[in-house]
Amino acid sequence: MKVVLALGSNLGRRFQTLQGAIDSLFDAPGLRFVAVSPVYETDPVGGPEDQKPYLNAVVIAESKLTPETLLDRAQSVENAFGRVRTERWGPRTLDVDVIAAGDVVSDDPDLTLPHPRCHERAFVLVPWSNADPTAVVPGRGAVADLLAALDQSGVRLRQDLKLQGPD
Ligand SMILES: Nc1ncnc2c1ncn2[C@@H]1O[C@H](COP(=O)(O)OP(=O)(O)OP(=O)(O)O)[C@@H](O)[C@H]1O
Ligand SMILES: Nc1nc2c(c(=O)[nH]1)N=C(CO)CN2
Repeated sequence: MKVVLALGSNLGRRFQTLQGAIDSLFDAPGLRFVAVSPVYETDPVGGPEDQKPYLNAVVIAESKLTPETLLDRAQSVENAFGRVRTERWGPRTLDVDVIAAGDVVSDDPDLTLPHPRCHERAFVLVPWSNADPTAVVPGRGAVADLLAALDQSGVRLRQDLKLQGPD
């Protein structure tokens, strides 16, 4: 099934962290790279007032892994990049969220699918729609339609930064 992962970083060497995360995600078997979005510089949403801007991107893969295994992989990559969990929505070197796994819908708090806030986050939907213009949020509709209802002014394309597929 097709899986969609969202990456974010607002501390340290943000672009290098995103590229390193992509390489690590595909290091172990079970994920086949399909596409990566452009990189966007985004105003922080939620959390403390004084946070730095994020770099955000979305990566799409074809996977045979269960969604649980995929979340485990995402969390070990976060940990490998030194994410320190402190306050909710606070700054982080790396955040990897599972946005969607095929058309799976689940309200398990440990792994909610699609991601419970993705439909209201321009920092997820803008890169996702760029990587896959026909994308759909299972149960919520076309990403392009959801985006039309959102303020996208805090999401700016970084044309100078280009992520690559895994090596
Ligand atoms: N689709 C999902 N992707 C990633 N984590 C999820 C998902 N659904 C539930 N979770 C759970 O959410 C917990 C907290 O995740 P995390 O610390 O990344 O939140 P956050 O990035 O601060 O905020 P947000 O969830 O709003 O992006 C994780 O331990 C995980 O079990
Ligand atoms: N711009 C932006 N804001 C956020 C982000 C993010 O990746 N980008 N992630 C959050 C928690 O996952 C909270 N706020």
